[in-house]
Amino acid sequence: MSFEDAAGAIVAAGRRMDALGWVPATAGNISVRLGQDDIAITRSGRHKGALTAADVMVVDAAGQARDPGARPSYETLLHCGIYRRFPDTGAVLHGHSLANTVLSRRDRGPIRLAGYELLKAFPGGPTHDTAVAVPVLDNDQDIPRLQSALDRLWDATPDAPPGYIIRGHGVYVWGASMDHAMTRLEALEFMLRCHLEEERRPTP
Ligand SMILES: CSC[C@@H](O)[C@@H](O)C(=O)COP(=O)(O)O
Ligand SMILES: [Zn+2]
Repeated sequence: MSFEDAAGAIVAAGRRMDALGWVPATAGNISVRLGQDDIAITRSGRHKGALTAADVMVVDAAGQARDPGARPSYETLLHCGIYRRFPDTGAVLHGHSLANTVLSRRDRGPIRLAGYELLKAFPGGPTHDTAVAVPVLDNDQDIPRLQSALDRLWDATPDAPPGYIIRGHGVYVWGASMDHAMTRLEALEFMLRCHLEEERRPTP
């Protein structure tokens, strides 16, 4: 994919996430794989609802900026970790929604979503009659250490879903293309909102 196309997809995704309230302040980061070794990713500290192509830059697979003067997302290594582990990934989305923040601050283990129609957006067959356990990791400002924890988790659970939550921080979701990743993010956020709502008003 060309840089221009990737930047356009990232700008559009940022607007959508902002419209849905998932990237308050300068939260969130977004990337698209450009080829075997290059990733287009948001620069650090930009508002994701007001991105232009100038807010997108290129890093290599190890997270090094192609332009050494440019500062990519603080969490670039988490994007690199996903592309490295799941080579079919074409786009990665990270947002801070109210639902993923509140639920992960309270739940200790993975967040189990079962019986939702929108589970069809996740791997596991075209049925709602399934469950997805979304991993929750402790937040850590040491991003290489956080990525090591993820690698240990993925080693132990090779069938982990294409997403995880960092406690009290936000969610990462990925897919083969930006559309695919966005579909999964929207599905996951909807189910998390339902989960939160049910906890506040338990079904009789
Ligand atoms: C608004 S603070 C949020 C950041 O600490 C971080 O979690 C985040 O999502 C955005 O960081 P960024 O470096 O702009 O990609
Ligand atoms: Zn974040």
